[in-house]
Amino acid sequence: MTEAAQPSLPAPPRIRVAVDTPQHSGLSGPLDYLSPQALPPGSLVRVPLGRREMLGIVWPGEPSGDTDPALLRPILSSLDGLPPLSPAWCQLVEFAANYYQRSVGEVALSVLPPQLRELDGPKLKLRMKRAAKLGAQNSGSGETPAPGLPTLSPAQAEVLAQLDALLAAPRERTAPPPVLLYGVTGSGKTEVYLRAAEHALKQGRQVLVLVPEINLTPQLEARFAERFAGRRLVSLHSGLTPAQRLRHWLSAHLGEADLVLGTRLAVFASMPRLGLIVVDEEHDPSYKQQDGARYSARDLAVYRAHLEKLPVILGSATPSLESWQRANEGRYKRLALPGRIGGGTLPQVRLFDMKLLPLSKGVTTALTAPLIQALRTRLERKEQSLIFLNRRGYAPVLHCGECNWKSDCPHCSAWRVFHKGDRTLRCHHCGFTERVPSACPTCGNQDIAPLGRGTERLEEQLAETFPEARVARIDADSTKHKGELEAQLQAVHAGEVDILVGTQMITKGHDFRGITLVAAINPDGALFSSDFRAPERLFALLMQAGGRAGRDASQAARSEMWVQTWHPEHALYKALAKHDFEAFAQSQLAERESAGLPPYAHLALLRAEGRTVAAAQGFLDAASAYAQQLPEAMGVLIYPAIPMSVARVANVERMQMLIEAGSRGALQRLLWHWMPELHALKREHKGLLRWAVDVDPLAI
Ligand SMILES: Nc1ncnc2c1ncn2[C@@H]1O[C@H](COP(=O)(O)OP(=O)(O)OP(=O)(O)O)[C@@H](O)[C@H]1O
Ligand SMILES: [Zn+2]
Repeated sequence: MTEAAQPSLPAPPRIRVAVDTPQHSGLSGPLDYLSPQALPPGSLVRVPLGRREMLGIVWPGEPSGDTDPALLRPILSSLDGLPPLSPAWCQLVEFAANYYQRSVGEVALSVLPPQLRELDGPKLKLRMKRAAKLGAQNSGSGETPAPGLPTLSPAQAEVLAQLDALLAAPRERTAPPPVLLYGVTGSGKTEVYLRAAEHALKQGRQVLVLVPEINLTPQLEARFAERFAGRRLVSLHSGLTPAQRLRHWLSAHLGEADLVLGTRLAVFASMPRLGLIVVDEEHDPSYKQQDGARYSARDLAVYRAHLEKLPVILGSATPSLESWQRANEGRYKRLALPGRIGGGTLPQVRLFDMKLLPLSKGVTTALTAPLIQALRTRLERKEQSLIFLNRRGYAPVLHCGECNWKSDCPHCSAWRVFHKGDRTLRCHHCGFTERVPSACPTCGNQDIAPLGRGTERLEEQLAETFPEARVARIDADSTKHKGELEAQLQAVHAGEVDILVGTQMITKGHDFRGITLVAAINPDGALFSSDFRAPERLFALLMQAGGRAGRDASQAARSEMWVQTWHPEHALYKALAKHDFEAFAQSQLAERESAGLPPYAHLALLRAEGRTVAAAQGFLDAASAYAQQLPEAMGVLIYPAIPMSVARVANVERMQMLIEAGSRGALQRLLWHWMPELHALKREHKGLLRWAVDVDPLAI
């Protein structure tokens, strides 16, 4: 609304404010309020909403003007003193909200530190002072000292020369292309991040580094802190206390922190001097948020870099096929580190054919005789081994041989896992836990036995087989308490562990120096999954796992990766044996192209949860019928609703419906016209509990 449109009366001072309105209220955009003073967009304000008082953000753009001025309510206060969030930040949030089909206010408020909601102006000022002081304590001269920097390998030097050209280029007009740093495990990608960061810091810019999981932050933080001793570094992840999170966020927002290191939520960190974004292990599924706004932090990092005309580095030894394909098309710039630091080789992959074993029932298939021999050799040489089994607990199910009872969960379509340590049966979906029964609950048979094996059982078997060895286990159960994971990793690094057993927690990122044998125990499950991304994930996981072996060049030549499989002839394993990511990617991409799957098609999943299957299905069927008559549905495939792979969780039935379009735009246009109607539709479906849309879903 321009001034000219309102001739005589002075326009009431309206502003637009993004508030966290509930999704089902149907209020999806920012709301109009009256403000006694002009407030720049990005300012934080407190506003009334219904009977509540809420934090809001003055949003860029013209107020809607819909509401009758007499009904408009004034804002309650503004948190002045805090510099406004930048227009670019608001744009990033608005893009994310639109793209992932959530309200702007919900996304904006959910990515701010929760404590901001509780503080008034004076209290906030106090916190800001403290955050600034924290910065001052940590900072030295601000100049980067050079503590004996390693000499770059020729490949690193070559990559950095190309990166420097991108980093130095003027950014006024166009954004540099995203860089895909494709470097095998142990090739020194982190050193490249460090040098690129140094470059940006020297230009007076801030650097944002994203890592997939909290448990990878401490070691990366240590490396950055050591390198940039004079700089202010903060972390942002869900493991911080609310007070820490606010302090770190403020430090970034005020431009005091030079480096921000964090998990996916850090992609939304407000950083006024941002000059470089790094996304480490860019292929990792953890970058995708699994509830609320189901955003991909990797994809948003690329968008943010484009928006702010910044360089972004996506690093991986096994890039996502999406990124790989974009590099093939020339939209991303691919820079490669093809060899390991120090010239060490990648571990030799041995595919052990389980069919060669004499067929006998029992637990020995995990520790086959040749694997035991390989482990023994390592013990004798005082080298470390790592055994990877992606299943925690003692056994995935308990079984009665008499009546065939199995330890199913009464609330989920899943087995309850047997945990021997605390003698419980635990459902990994709903958390339902009971003590292990001493006899079969249906027939009273005393002889109930575990079926299959998890990390706990493997640890026990290893300890029995090698009584002299120091065996350790790292998984979600062994690291529940604060500090446990750090202590356990430290023990591995210090050489106090001979055999390490664990889930995928131990396969990623860690720079273990003494491991010469990595074994994967029957990882075949993913080969036959109905999820088309399962092979991609498995390949990445095994490459990562293998990458933990032979990281010390002096031991690399005798390091091995052992895969125990029933399908050694499978193309995936053949490519793995040659460390040939490129061949694997090419064949997967060819398959995806002929099947019309991402990155050649664009998907969304509509999910519904109901008290009954009929309720969930009824809603999805009605949603589908509604969509089919929209003109935007032309050329978009809407599949029939099917149960999710674990259909019932905590007594809730879960269904999903796949939507497939040839282009991102076509998918977005349909969702844009379709999703707002579903709020009304939900009210007509009584047994429906929730629905949600997942754009670019990772797990199908
Ligand atoms: N130029 C160099 N000279 C000597 N050592 C180096 C050099 N660059 C990196 N390193 C060392 O090599 C090891 C492997 O590097 P780094 O951890 O960065 O590899 P990476 O590519 O990130 O591996 P991964 O993908 O497996 O995590 C580290 O211990 C690192 O300190
Ligand atoms: Zn359950």
